[in-house]
Amino acid sequence: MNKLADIGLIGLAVMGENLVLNMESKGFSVAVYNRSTDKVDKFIQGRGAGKNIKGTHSVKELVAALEKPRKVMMLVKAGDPVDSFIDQIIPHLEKGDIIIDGGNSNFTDTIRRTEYVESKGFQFIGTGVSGGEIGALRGPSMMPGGSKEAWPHVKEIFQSVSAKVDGGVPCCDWVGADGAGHYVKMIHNGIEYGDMQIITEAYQFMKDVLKMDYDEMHETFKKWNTGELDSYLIEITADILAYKDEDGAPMVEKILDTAGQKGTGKWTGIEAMHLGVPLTLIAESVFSRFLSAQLDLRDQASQVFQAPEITFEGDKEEMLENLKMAVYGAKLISYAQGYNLLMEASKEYNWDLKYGDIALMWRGGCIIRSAFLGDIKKAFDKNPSLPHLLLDDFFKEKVQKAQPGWRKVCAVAVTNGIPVPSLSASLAYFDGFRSKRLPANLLQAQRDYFGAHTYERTDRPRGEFFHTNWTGEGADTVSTAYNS
Ligand SMILES: NC(=O)C1=CN([C@@H]2O[C@H](COP(=O)(O)OP(=O)(O)OC[C@H]3O[C@@H](n4cnc5c(N)ncnc54)[C@H](OP(=O)(O)O)[C@@H]3O)[C@@H](O)[C@H]2O)C=CC1
Ligand SMILES: O=C(CO)[C@H](O)[C@H](O)COP(=O)(O)O
Repeated sequence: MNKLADIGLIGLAVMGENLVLNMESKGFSVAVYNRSTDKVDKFIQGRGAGKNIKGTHSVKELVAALEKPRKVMMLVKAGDPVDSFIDQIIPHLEKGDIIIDGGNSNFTDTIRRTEYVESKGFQFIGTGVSGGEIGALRGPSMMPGGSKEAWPHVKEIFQSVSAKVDGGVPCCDWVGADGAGHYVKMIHNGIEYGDMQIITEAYQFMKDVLKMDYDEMHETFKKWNTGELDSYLIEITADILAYKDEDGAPMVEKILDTAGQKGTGKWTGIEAMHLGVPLTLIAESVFSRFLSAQLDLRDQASQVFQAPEITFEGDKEEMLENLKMAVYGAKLISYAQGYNLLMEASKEYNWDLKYGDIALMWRGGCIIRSAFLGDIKKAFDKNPSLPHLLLDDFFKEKVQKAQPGWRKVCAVAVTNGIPVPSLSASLAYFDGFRSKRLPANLLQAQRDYFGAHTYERTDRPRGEFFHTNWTGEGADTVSTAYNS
């Protein structure tokens, strides 16, 4: 490769290597660099051999190999390595050059980095990239945000390499200022955690309550993947359940039941707390991973507590249909909650997020891709000011239809001691969401009783606060009424 490259990429791991090959296959020349430079040589002599890809052995050499305005993209471990690379890249840039972070960075870091890089006279893009190894190679979903002036310079590359839906619509578009792209990727990952947790609960229910074997479970997920649950995660679950170890036993049975996590789900939960959004299903999914990781404690507790005997004697096919409804109902709630958080974030951070377009970006290429996202897109096309997804006609009808089966599954699971945190928390959320009156009146009375925190009354206008001297021993002084 003699001429200057269209883009530079730092980080030749799972995502970087595959995205470089994807870019090159779409006609873009790429210069690459990796901290451990032996990986550059291995890549150039291996998967990158004979292609329009130039290996470099320093950041300076990488930047010098690029066409102006230079576009340097990082796909490295999130956190300090990103800041370190930014500081290594900056001294070699000229005005108008662009630094891109494609890793799973925390959006607060991206807000800070955008400001920092812009203060030095350059532009910064923080982009979510989803789809794992195969997505990066064949077409990921990409969610870019940051310095808006940089978008026209990377648009063609990003939209060419991204997945396409509906006969060619790219699963990539500009999301918004500073940390908006990484925020949307964080919510994507939170939803990913939720979908995965819902599926694992269905798996345990099938295995332990319905006593299904792995072939039956494989067939069931395969069938589910042909209907309204059609999605990447249901599809790979069917594949995984059919996979046998060398001794012929299901591979899944050999895998230790302790879930890993790299932070994006946890950040989603923290953000929900920060913005006061009831994101119960994703939060339960994060907590379920934490509980799974407490292996020793669970081992001790399993010796202390006797599990209820599993006594399901009903119609298995009927219960399987109920389970499908429970999975679908929980999924409706999960996405509705995720979008509730997106809507609050859009206001809080002034991002003017386009909710339907985000659903379209997730329709292909990424881990949460599913037929269902088309319904979300339609809901926002129909009503761009929709206050909550559950108030859309499609969602209303589907959640109503899911209810009876979903309730039966939760009841059977609870009776038999099978943990279904996401299926039950989502149902509890739905019951709370559809309630005109909740028992928070008693809670307010308790707060006022012990701390004179005051309350509003049903028979007086909102915003007027009252205090009762519940004990007869209190004074007139009341605590200030505010919500944190
Ligand atoms: N794997 C996946 O499915 C997905 C990953 N992502 C995100 O994409 C990014 C890349 O992920 P992935 O490809 O899995 O690779 P890893 O997250 O394993 O990151 C490996 C890369 O980071 C570099 N690196 C690690 N520590 C440092 C450091 N201290 N200083 C400099 N470089 C460092 C490595 O260099 P070296 O070779 O020298 O160690 C290597 O290039 C991450 O942010 C990840 O969260 C996003 C979507 C999907
Ligand atoms: O971003 C991704 C997919 O979209 C990554 O695969 C991410 O690592 C998954 O999250 P975790 O490791 O926390 O399960």
